[in-house]
Formats: sequence, structure tokens, C-alpha cells
Amino acid sequence: MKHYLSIHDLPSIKDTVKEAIELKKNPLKDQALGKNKIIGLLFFNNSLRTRLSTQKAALNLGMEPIVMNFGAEGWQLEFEDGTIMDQGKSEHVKEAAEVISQYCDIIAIRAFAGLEDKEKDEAEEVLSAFVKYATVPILNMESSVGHPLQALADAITIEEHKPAKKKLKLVLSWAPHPRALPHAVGNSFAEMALAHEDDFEVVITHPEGYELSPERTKGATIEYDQKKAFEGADFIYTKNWSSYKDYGKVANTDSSWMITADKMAVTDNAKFMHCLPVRRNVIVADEVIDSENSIVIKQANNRTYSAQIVLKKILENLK
Ligand SMILES: CCC[C@H](NC(C)=O)C(=O)O
Ligand SMILES: NC(=O)OP(=O)(O)O
Repeated sequence: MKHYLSIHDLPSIKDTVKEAIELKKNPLKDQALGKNKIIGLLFFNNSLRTRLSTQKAALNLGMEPIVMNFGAEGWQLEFEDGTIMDQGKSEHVKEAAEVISQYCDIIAIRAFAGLEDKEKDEAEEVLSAFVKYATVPILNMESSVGHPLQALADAITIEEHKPAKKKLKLVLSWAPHPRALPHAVGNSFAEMALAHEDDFEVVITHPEGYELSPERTKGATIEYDQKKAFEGADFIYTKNWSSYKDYGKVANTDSSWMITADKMAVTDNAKFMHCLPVRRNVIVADEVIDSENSIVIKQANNRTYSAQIVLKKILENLK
């Protein structure tokens, strides 16, 4: 595996989940693999979990991470080819990507969707430019339309906490948020869950007008009645996203979609999941996120092992 841009870059999601769970038992056993290797982490947007867990994963593998808040500290980049750069942009992504490739053995990038131009976001302007011009592997730390490190951590967490059942019911539930948030986490969770069609029944519940892109939810049941969606569920994965149809807009902040104990009561003792950061008592009530069924902290811990198993595969490919 050269790049990790999507969960589908993994040879097998199921095998990788098992390898990650095994890796957790002895996370420092592969220190020689990353010795004298440098990973550059470029953040065009804020982060807590991704920033710290990816550094920890790199250190566990013997690598040296170097971190840059590209949005605040780097030059404003031009992404269009052939542009006469006489306006605000100081550097073309071609030079930036080639130069950073000389400093780093792997480049990790976080660049959220702008939520203004659907075509531009769907084209993954930043990530695809680095894939095009960089000469080293690229790791996606959340791009315009995907968050594959999160999705892999979610798969590891579900594997560790699943009840003994033939088929599990996973519910991806929208919840309200005052700001316009990207579709990336919802997209990648759906993508991961739907890749396990034999193991999971996938239900996606949200208000009308908040459908995710149909290509990414093919095979899921779309349910506009949230409580009905929750019936018999084994996992409730909650995330806000802005409208995809009315691209980037916050058309609904209906607080009745917040996750509460009475909704969790109709599930089959479901675990509550969220990628974090989460707005308490907007997305989810304290009574739910503080309950014994909430596994959000264990889920966040798995971000280290999600990044570590992916970096291990990329390093093994470099040999
Ligand atoms: C991991 C989540 C990152 C981001 N969240 C916010 C609050 O911007 C999002 O919704 O994509
Ligand atoms: N879940 C996640 O990616 O968290 P951060 O945005 O804090 O990195």
C-alpha cells in the first residue's frame, strides 16, 4: 500500500482491524521499521486527536514526526495549473509538495472541505494535488470528503465491543450543530460500514434534505424517523454534517435530533459512538455520553492504532 487516502486502499479492512487489535498488545515491537524515517504532518485545519495520535503512532514505529500548521504558518498555495500568480497566492502546490517530499518520507495531510464549491471539494483539491506532485506516500488525516483514519478506528472499536450476534445493526445518526460541518466523517463511516455487508445492517437517519451523496450510501437504509431507526440498534454512531443537497448550508438545527437516553432506550443496549470533538447537550445529552454505553474515549484511543497499522503498511511498502 503506497498511499492511504481511503479505507479501500487497505488490502482487507477485516484483516487490518485484526492486525491493529494484535498490535495494541505490543505497540513498540516495530520500532526498527521507522528508524531514521520522517513523517511530515500538515494541518490546514485544527485537530486534537488526529494531531496527537498520528504523532504517537509514528513514534511507536520509531519514526520522527514534524508538524506544521500549514494554514497558519505556510504560504498560501495556488492549486490551479497554468495560473499567472499575480494575486494573493505566494507558492504553487507543485513546489511545496516536491520540496516537502525531500524533507519527509511520508506526508500526512488534513485539509477540510471548504463547503462552498461541491465540485472542488469532491475533486479533493488539496489531497489530490499532493498525490500528483509529491514523490512520497500521502496519508489522509481528513480531507474534503473522507476521514479514513477515523473510519478504521471506528471499525476497530466496533470489533472490540460487538455483541455476539449474527448481524449487527449500525445506525449513523445525524444530530444538529450550529456551524456547517463537512461530510467527511459521515461519508467514511458509511463507506466502512457498507464494506461489511455480511456483518452489518446499516441505517442512516437524518432530516429530509440531509442525504449524504447517494454513491457513498448505496446499500444503506435511509430513515427519516430517528426513533424508528434506533429500534434494535447495536451501535449508534452520531455525527453532524451540513446539507449536501443545498451544499454546505445549515438548513436545520432542530434540537429534537439530539441523542437522548429515551432514544437509546429503544436500541438493543447500543453503544454510543462519536469521533469527537462533540458539543455536549447539542449533539448528545450528558446522560448518554456519560453513560456506561458510551465508548467515545476508547474509540479515540483507537486512533493511535488505526494510524499505526496504516503507517506500518506504508513503511513496509517503502522497503
Ligand atoms: C473529526 C471531525 C472534524 C470536523 N469537526 C469540526 C467540529 O469541525 C468535522 O466535522 O469534520
Ligand atoms: N476525530 C478527530 O479526527 O478528532 P480531531 O479533529 O480532534 O483530530
